[in-house]
Formats: sequence, structure tokens, C-alpha cells
Amino acid sequence: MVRVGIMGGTFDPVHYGHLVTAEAAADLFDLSVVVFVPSGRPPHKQHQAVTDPWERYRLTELATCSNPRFRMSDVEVSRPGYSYAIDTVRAFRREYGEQAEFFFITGADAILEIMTWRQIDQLMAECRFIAAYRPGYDRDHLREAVARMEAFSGRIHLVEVPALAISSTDIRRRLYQGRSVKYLLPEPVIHRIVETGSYHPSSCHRQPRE
Ligand SMILES: Nc1ncnc2c1ncn2[C@@H]1O[C@H](COP(=O)(O)OP(=O)(O)OP(=O)(O)O)[C@@H](O)[C@H]1O
Ligand SMILES: O=C(O)c1ccc[n+]([C@@H]2O[C@H](COP(=O)([O-])O)[C@@H](O)[C@H]2O)c1
Repeated sequence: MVRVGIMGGTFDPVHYGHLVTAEAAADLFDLSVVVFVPSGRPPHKQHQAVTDPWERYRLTELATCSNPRFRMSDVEVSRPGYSYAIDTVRAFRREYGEQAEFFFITGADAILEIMTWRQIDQLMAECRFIAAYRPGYDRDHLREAVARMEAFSGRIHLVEVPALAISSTDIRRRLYQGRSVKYLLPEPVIHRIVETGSYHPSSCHRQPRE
């Protein structure tokens, strides 16, 4: 039976926190592949400017191509409208077949909001969740929150990942300020960001959400 990790995110831009989390999940859950799925239009970032989807896709591709277990999917960037996980998992079900087991990989913060996700009952029936948290995170609070989700709690696995205090928000801020982002994300990604100027304040790659 094929075990597939689904690493969804805005990836604006992708960084080592995402890569370490995906690798840790693959390792612990014996996943055959982890598919990175950059969001087309993130449903929960409607009022936020986000870099062009295909540019985020390209950067994520550069970051993942050297790992034989990592794959890319353009299912969300190609789909019009907001990117809901349930639509993505259903597309994967059609692609990988009934026997495949899906593990949606997210950060612990996202798990705390999971009950607001679209068609959460159907989503939980289709896939399990791997919720990554970092050392120092309030694990008891997270465990209690997951336990309160009752029927779903057996479908959510909490996993500690190495402490990488990296966020895309911090990287974007550094780039705007012309500061170094070395060692926060892979070199080929940095090269492309510099080449295209995507994260320069005047960049045409950043699109305000309506
Ligand atoms: N440093 C990190 N370590 C572990 N998981 C992370 C880290 N950063 C992000 N994640 C998780 O990866 C997934 C995709 O994250 P996302 O693309 O929103 O990155 P982000 O750095 O949180 O972005 P932003 O700062 O713009 O909100 C989410 O589930 C998020 O919780
Ligand atoms: O399907 C939903 O309703 C939904 C609501 C919020 C977030 N998500 C997914 O959660 C993943 C992490 O989102 P982000 O933008 O915080 O990186 C990404 O794959 C999103 O599509 C999905």
C-alpha cells in the first residue's frame, strides 16, 4: 500500500522549516513520497498579498528537486478559486487509487484551526494528519486541544520536529530590508529570488487579494 504525505502550504517562499518537517514526517511514518502542494489562493489568507502562485511553485520545485522522496503537484495552482484541502485530497485519491493512505502534513498552529476547514468530516475520513510542533511548544495544550476533537483525535498524529525558528513572514521582511537570508532557505531558491526580484517591495509578483 502506498503511503503518501501531502505537504500543503502557501510557501511564500519555501524554507528549511518546511523541508525538515516533510523529511521528518516521511521518516517517522514511512511515507513513500511527500508531495508539496503550493496553494493557488489560500482560503485563510484572503486579505493578504501573496506572491504569484506559479512563482511560489517554481521556488518550491527548486527546493525539493534534490530529494528523491519529494514530489511537486500543481493541482492547487492550476485550479481556479480558493484552494481547499478536500478538493486536493480528492484529486490525489483519483490519481493514487483507493488503496493509497494519505497523511496531510501541517504545523501545530494549523491543526488548532482544523475544525474551520472546509468539509472537515469528509477530509478526516480521507486522510490522517501529521501535526508538527517544535521543541518548546506547549505540547500538553496541543494534546488537550486534539483530544477535544473527539472523533478526529485518532486521526491526528503529533510529531516533534527540530527547532527551526524560520517563517516565510520573517524571510519576506528580511528581503524587503535587503538583509541576508542565507541558511534559512536553499541556495538555488535564494538565487532565483535575487534574479527575479520577486520579494522586492515594488515587485509585480505580489498580488493583492480582492
Ligand atoms: N519552521 C517551521 N517548522 C515546521 N513547520 C513549519 C515551519 N514553518 C511553517 N511550517 C508549516 O508548514 C506549512 C506551510 O506553511 P506556510 O507556507 O504558511 O509557511 P510559514 O512560514 O508559516 O508562512 P507565513 O509566515 O507566511 O505564515 C504550515 O502547516 C506551517 O504550519
Ligand atoms: O481546506 C481548507 O479549508 C483549508 C483552510 C486553511 C488552510 N488549508 C491548508 O492548510 C495548508 C497550510 O496553509 P498555510 O497557507 O498556512 O501554509 C495549505 O495546504 C492550505 O491549503 C486548508
